Amino acid sequence: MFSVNNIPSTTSVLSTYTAFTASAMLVRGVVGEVQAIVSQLIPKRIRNLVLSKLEGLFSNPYSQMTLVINEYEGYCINDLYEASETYLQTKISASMERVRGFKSPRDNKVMVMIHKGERVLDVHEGIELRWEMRCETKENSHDHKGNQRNRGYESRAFELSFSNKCMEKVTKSYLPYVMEKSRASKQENKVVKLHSLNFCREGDGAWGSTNLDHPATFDKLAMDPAVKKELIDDLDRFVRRREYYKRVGKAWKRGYLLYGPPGTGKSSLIAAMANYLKFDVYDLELANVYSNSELRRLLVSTKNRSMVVIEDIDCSIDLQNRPVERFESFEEGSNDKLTLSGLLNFIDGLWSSCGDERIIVFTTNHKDKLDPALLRPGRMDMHIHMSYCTPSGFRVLASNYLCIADHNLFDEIDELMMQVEVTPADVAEELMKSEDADTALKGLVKFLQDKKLRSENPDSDGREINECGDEVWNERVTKERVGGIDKIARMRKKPRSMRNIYMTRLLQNARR
Ligand SMILES: Nc1ncnc2c1ncn2[C@@H]1O[C@H](COP(=O)(O)OP(=O)(O)OP(=O)(O)O)[C@@H](O)[C@H]1O
Ligand SMILES: [Mg+2]
Repeated sequence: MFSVNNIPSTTSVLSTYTAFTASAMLVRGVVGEVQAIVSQLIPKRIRNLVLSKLEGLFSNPYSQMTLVINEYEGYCINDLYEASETYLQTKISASMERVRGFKSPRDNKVMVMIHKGERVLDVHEGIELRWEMRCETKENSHDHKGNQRNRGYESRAFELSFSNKCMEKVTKSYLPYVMEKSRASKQENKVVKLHSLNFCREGDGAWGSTNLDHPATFDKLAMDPAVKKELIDDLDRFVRRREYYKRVGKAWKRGYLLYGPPGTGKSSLIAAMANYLKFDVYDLELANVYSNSELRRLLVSTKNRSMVVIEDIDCSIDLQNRPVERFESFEEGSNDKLTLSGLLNFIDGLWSSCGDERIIVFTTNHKDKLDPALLRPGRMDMHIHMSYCTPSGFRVLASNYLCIADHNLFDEIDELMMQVEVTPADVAEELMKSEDADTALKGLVKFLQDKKLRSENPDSDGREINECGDEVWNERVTKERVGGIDKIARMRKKPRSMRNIYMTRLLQNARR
């Protein structure tokens, strides 16, 4: 929306304008001189007022154009206003007299923004631009009987003034530049959010969010270095390929399947990916979604530049034969039940066609149990195997937990690691037991030796015994003895410390 100051209407006005321009150039010099003198003597607010009056009197009235950027257009928030506000945060300078400070309850950073009435001067490709923030308070409005019709509110806008000759440059080059700069600045300061499903009494889920606050990063992850590099390159390529996806007519989305035993870092890898890309995470627990239409609603309400994560895809839902408990209004025989094909539809197109830069991640402990339809080429673009700890993975963990790069026990540990299967989570737990590297590493050697002994003498029929003599959680044993994939799925959701208690209870019940 443009508001142009005094548009010339006739040719006679134009000739007056030419004469006026020449004199205006002369007078501009005078204004410059006055400007220099008053800036020494007069307070800034009065100075601005005087100068704007002088400019108004002497400068060419037809040369300035003002672009008004309202915060709202109708009920719709104006993206350009938001971008301008973010962009102008980067232009706050010591010469301003008033700025606004803001901190949201959840974020740690304080933001400083331009205050109403303040001006910012900017130069882009030789064009001089002047920003000003306008703020107008609208009073409550009443009808003729005195009843309140509308509540009062503050209407905010930015006014961007520049020479009207530069209008095309401003709209085609400067404003896209402002948008891009604001996007980059938002991205840099972005706090990654974790969205999970909340449920209201009627049963419909809605996303609720908290800060992700997960410290995982790629360099802290113990995983095959070649796979790590391949994944980082893949993510980099994905985010810079906006035009490529458009050109080839493909939805801008990417799917990753992370598979491997419990405790090998699948969830940590998801957090590392989110922190690396600064993408929000939507943790979609399919066990709580009961119909294709609900799934559609939930996925459509996710934002761009986000990751939808479905953990334990093999056992979090039995897509075909699941009792419908939650919806009282759910009609028997309704064909809206959540189905595998419903889910695949979203992965393939429906969901991706309504958003940009989406990533979907599935995790599983049992790739072999997944429906082949999920594994079909093109559906999950990259399959990443998270496996037991290797000597190189152990080096990463030793550096994370003990801040050491070498030790005389490393060779022995490397050798044991090649002989027994131990997860990075187990190693991490051992390394956390002492801050003293010698003590922690000796504990790890003992742990590995015990594990090796047990694997060579399977008299405990696969049970694992911890140092207190308790049976500890072991997925294979639990499944054999207790059966029921649901119980295992539920156990996976518990913290590791709770799993052992559950395991002991389940095994006791199974023996009775
Ligand atoms: N590859 C790894 N690198 C660094 N730390 C790891 C790794 N794997 C596991 N850990 C440590 O173990 C903890 C548990 O790992 P995580 O929850 O990521 O495993 P998971 O594969 O998702 O397990 P599950 O299949 O049970 O969900 C992590 O918080 C982290 O401290
Ligand atoms: Mg996990």
